[in-house]
Amino acid sequence: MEGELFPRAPREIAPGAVHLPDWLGAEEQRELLRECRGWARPPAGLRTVRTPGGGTMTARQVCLGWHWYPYGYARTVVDGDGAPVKPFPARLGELGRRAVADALGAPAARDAAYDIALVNFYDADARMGMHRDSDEQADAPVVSLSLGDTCVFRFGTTRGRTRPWTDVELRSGDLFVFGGPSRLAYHGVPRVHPGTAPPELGLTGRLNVTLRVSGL
Ligand SMILES: O=C(O)CCC(=O)C(=O)O
Ligand SMILES: [Fe+2]
Repeated sequence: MEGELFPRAPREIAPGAVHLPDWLGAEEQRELLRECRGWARPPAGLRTVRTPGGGTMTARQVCLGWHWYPYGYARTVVDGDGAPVKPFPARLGELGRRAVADALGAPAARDAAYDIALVNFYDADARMGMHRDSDEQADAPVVSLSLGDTCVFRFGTTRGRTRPWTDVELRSGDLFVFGGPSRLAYHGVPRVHPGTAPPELGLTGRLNVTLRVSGL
């Protein structure tokens, strides 16, 4: 980020979990945002996710490739408008492999055939509780790209939702990859900092795109 006294350094948060600050340049962020706006349109667009307990998730979501619902995957929006899920663009598969190669090294990326994108939109009050990404049947790393407002991303262990954890600030353009021994670690977003998006991006709020391999 401009104005930073020291550039933020790449950091291994846990074995197999790596934060690469400023991985997407300004133009790549604008392009991904443009695409997210298209994916968010109906049919099979941005929706509020209802959990089986009767609650709602505060981050709104749109899926590509496979539709995620609590707690599984389908080819249609079974808990929404019923439309077929939008296709997973090949470009995102390439982006995912490049991300894994940069974060974990080329061998980790070789066989990762990304086929799911979950796009979460957070307004100022949205959060995501501690959870594992455990509905996939493949152990390829999860690739997470952030756009817009800065958030606190909480990365814990595979043992449970509680401490120890590490709080990482994810800013617009940052990459976070978790695979290997951290693939099933609990993580969440306890807080978004409103008004911190780069003004030139033109986004109010935060978008996070996770790329996954379904194994389905
Ligand atoms: O918004 C984030 O940074 C995390 C999103 C997430 O954990 C998920 O979609 O499963
Ligand atoms: Fe997650």
